[in-house]
Amino acid sequence: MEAKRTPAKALRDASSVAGGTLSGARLLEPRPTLERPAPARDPHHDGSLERNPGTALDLDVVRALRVNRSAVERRAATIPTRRTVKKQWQAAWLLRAITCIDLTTLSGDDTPSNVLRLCAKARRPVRPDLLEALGVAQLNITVGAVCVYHRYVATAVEALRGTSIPVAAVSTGFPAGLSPLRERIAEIRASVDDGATEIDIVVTRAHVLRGEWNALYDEVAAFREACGDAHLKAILATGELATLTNVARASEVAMMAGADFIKTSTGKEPMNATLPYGVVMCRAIRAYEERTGYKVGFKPAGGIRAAKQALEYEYLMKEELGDRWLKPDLFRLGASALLTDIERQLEHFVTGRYSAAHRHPMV
Ligand SMILES: O=C[C@H](O)COP(=O)(O)O
Repeated sequence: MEAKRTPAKALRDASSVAGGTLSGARLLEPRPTLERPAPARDPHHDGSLERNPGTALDLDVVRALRVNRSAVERRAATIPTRRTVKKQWQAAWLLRAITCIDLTTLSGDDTPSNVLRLCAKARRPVRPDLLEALGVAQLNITVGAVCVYHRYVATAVEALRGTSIPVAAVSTGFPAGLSPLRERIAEIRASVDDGATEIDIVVTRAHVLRGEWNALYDEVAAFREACGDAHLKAILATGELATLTNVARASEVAMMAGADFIKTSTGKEPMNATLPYGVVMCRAIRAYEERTGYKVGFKPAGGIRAAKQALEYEYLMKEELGDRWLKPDLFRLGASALLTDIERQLEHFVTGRYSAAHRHPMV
């Protein structure tokens, strides 16, 4: 076997998963065209983030946003085709994707047992023999977070004690977000009290559909205040917002109100994460950073089940926002079943054979 195909080479390529850059990405041609300016909000000069505090609501900026759907769809269609990564580079990108997964269970039949099994998987997302063969066993790769309903926050926090894996709670009357505001705010506070350090809120879609930007801003700002030190991910439910212009405007308002992340979907809408939504939201994030200096994260979620989709979202981040957005503090993949396919692909890389999905159970 030629040297470049050995697991030892994969070790060197993938070893940057726990550190800064994705080595596999560095070797890709062509180099990304987007040159990022020096971060304006980098107080420690080490790439660590200063949290987005939000800004005043600027309705001129919001109303000026317009999205050309066909241009976005053309751009989105190029993302899977312009760049491919193979072999050890693909393994490195997939390992990177694992570190960005919000490993999720949001089912009506969730129980403490399946949440505990999910947390065990979060701690050890890939079979140890595969990590050994890839030469990355010492990296202690984990997922980005575990995401559950409020009821299971305390269970997950206890199960993940001793790790650095955060627990995220879906909150504010997930998925519809139609319960009274005081109840939605109380739900956030209860999840924070139970140990959630990330809160995935849902916005009132009617505010977006009716152009009630003040109401949307006030709602997200109230949620942000209730979060305290916990990071707020604003789920826009893009599949229910009717137009890409609405997606762009809702993204902008959520960031102005202090969202740390903007997230596409609950996983319960008929249309969940798509690359066109991703293009629109990433461009909103880029414009917000250019205007304010603050970096906001992106979380596509819902229906992301194939390793190939995870790679496409990584290409999107790299091309639209740059390498800094390939780390878990700025990029998450919200997914309940994606890890199964990623582990299968890694096994294929190691053994040359595909195993059945049931050999990589999630819970
Ligand atoms: O936020 C995460 C989503 O709810 C997960 O959706 P999924 O079950 O389609 O992967």
